[in-house]
Amino acid sequence: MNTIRIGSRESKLAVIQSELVQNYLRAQGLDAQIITMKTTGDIILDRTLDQIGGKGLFVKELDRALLDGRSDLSVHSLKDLPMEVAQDLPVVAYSKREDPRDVLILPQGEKELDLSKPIGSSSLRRCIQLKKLFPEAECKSVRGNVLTRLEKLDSGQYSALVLAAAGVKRLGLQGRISRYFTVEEMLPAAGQGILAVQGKAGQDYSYLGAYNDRQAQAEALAERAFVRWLDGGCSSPVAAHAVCQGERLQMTGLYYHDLTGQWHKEQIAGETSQAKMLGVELAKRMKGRYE
Ligand SMILES: NCc1[nH]cc(CCC(=O)O)c1CC(=O)O
Repeated sequence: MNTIRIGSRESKLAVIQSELVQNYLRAQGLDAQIITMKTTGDIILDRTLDQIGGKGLFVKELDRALLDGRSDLSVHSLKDLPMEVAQDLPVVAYSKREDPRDVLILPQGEKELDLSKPIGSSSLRRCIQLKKLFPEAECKSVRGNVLTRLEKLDSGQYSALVLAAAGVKRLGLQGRISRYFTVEEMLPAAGQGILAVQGKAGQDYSYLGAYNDRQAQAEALAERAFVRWLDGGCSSPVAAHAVCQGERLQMTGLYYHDLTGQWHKEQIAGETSQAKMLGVELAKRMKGRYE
């Protein structure tokens, strides 16, 4: 078989994530190479994502390479993948899930959270939950990849950052984590910690069969069905976290009501084989409370 070309964003985290897939392929005796690409979302850093067109900006360039046959696979953080994935570019494998929690990071050398400065967080999901944990805290947007955000933190602009444990750990920076939020304290974004391998319809991806993690896949389907049903675009602070144990799947959703700013969480449990349906069911139930 020819070399498998893996399309990746250029950021260090994106490349490390692509290497995880590359290493798997090489361990299968396959030849795999990473091709990095600049994406619009990585280039424009002075505006928020909703101003420039949403999360899709991180994937468009990679999609084009797949469609044009310049790459065979794209590796994405599932959480950055838009809810509506084109039929001709399906997710062909889900990785085992890395730590799904969010973490608090203090500026280098600091020991305590100094709330005279804002906490840096680029997502409304994190901000609304932070408000509950630290009522006095101000939340301020911070853009850029994880390393850029850490530089901004260390230059003194923020009291702390909230980041996904998964990215921080993959970058080998777990030593900088000062607090792990439980998933109850800070419900993660749908798909957080899972990598999605995207391919092109009609190609044979059977070589990824053993890479796909059934548990992560079921969790991903439930969480994404919940968000999709609520039409949670990238700026909407809905959150969902599922835990699959064998035949059982349990999930928690967070629903934010735009008009009032109110939000609440609810849970649902059922059979793993019904993952998608459970996500939709929970979404309907939660939205119904505001109608
Ligand atoms: N939106 C950026 C992004 N996309 C995926 C991760 C981390 C890795 C993951 O969640 O799988 C991050 C960084 C962060 O939110 O701290």
